[in-house]
Amino acid sequence: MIPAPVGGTGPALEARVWSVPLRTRFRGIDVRDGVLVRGPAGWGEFSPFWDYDDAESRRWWAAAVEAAVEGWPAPLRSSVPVNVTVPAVDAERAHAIVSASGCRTAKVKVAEPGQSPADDLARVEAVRDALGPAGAIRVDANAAWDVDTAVARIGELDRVGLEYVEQPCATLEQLVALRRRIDVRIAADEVVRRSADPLRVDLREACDVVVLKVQPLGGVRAALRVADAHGLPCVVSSALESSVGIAAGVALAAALPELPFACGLATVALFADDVTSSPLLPVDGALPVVRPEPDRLAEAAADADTDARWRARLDAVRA
Ligand SMILES: O=C(O)CCC(=O)C1=CC=C[C@@H](O)[C@@H]1C(=O)O
Ligand SMILES: [Mg+2]
Repeated sequence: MIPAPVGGTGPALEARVWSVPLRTRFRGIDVRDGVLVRGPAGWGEFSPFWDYDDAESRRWWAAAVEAAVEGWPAPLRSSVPVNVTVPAVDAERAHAIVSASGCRTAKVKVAEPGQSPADDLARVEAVRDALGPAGAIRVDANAAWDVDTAVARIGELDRVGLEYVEQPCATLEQLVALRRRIDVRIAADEVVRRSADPLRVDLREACDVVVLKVQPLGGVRAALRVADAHGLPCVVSSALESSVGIAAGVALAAALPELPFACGLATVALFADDVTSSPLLPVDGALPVVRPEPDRLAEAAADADTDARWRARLDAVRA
């Protein structure tokens, strides 16, 4: 058991460490792990990636505490449209992933280190083939391109028709310069969630869409404040959480006043297992607004070494 975070006076939170293999390497990892904490309001998730330091991980912890102690604002809708997420796989695999998903929007990873522009184009063309002309395709370059490269690559990829391009370049200044040179919408992800103050980052001229992630922004309420501060259309996306963490993203998407685009919350499909027997997987391109019970924590339990590493991390973040 770990004590509650707020002034040390709240209820004790049970902590359980989970670990699940991924079906496909994603963001350089093959296994996803994290901690679930249980409080009076239910289960919350704390799962910053291992390359995040303690300071950056504090917002992730705040999101877990909100879920476990406070719960989330009331939903305005009962289901949330989602995109299928296509990792940097070959074209054939990309086609199969999209066809099997039932989603009408796909987000395709591009600019993967070690791959070529031709690999990206083949993957995006295969996704268009699988979705048909009515489907929406967005790509995510995870800040890999400089401005000139982004102009060239986006021009090529937009031959299949792009809904938007997520974080094509790293900095705000680059996004502003790029946005003047392309017609495709730009979505801001890392530049918001990894900034020192996501409320105050100056997105004017830099993007058309804001990507909101619950854990990196410090919780559902904190993410709603970010949405309100920028006044731009928002897409809620996952941080590759278990179904317990995804439920927080769904709660955010359900509480946003407007939800004009599909959300990136179908990533449990990338997992080979989950902490629950009712995983948050899309049906007909949407997720229900529910909170799954983690009834498979024993099956998804991390090994002793991983368990100890997470408990040490929790202690450090809460210190
Ligand atoms: O948005 C989606 O379709 C899925 C989520 C997703 O792409 C991500 C989840 C976790 C880490 C990130 O590298 C990545 C992203 O950049 O958006
Ligand atoms: Mg992204």
